[in-house]
Amino acid sequence: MDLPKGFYGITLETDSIGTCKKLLNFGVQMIQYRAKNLSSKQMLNECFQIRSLTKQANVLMIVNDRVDIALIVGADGVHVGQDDIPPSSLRKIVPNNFIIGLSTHSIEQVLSPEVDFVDYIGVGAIFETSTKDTVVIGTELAKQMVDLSKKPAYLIGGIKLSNIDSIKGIGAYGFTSISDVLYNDYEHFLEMIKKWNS
Ligand SMILES: Cc1ncc(COP(=O)(O)OP(=O)(O)O)c(N)n1
Ligand SMILES: Cc1nc(C(=O)O)sc1CCOP(=O)(O)O
Ligand SMILES: [Mg+2]
Repeated sequence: MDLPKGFYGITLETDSIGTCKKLLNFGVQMIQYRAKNLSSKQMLNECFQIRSLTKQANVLMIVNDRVDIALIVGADGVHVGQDDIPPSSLRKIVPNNFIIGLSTHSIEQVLSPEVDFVDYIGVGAIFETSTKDTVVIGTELAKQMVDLSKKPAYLIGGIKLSNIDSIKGIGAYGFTSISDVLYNDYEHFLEMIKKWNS
């Protein structure tokens, strides 16, 4: 399955199953499981449930950080950060067509040879966010990164209905938003998608 253009969903750790179901009801085509404070056993248990739900809906499932869990549950891919196992090493153990995503926060990271081993990059944090303690790069640097990237780029970090107009000009392949999508309703999500596509 091709990577979906536009929105890429990410679950909320406090209710991974509920937020996965919410994203599926919204019609999202790719969902990342992201939990930073659960035990491996808890994560595995939730990932089995999310694999079953996403499989039924024919939706791509990506696991954040943990390639071992992604492989055990039969997920479609893994998303790694700059301090996780590098994509070139991951490629040695994952099946053909396994999706690998990599977070980037600078031009240097976008131009790194590691990007040759991934299917997409995350570019952020575009705006301030309370979801994660991370560096804010702003829209100008994000545009330069997207322009230089050889791979599809998803924007991330503090993206809301109220600021989505200001990121459309970046020309990214897609975007993700955790809190603004998951703390609001379907109408809010639809408005966001409408603005992104306008
Ligand atoms: C699409 C996407 N982009 C970036 C991230 C951030 O990943 P990472 O740097 O590994 O940070 P954590 O999410 O693990 O806190 C992402 N998850 N998804
Ligand atoms: C998980 C994550 N990664 C980021 C990065 O910059 O790589 S920003 C971020 C948080 C995104 O959550 P929200 O949409 O609620 O701001
Ligand atoms: Mg990570």
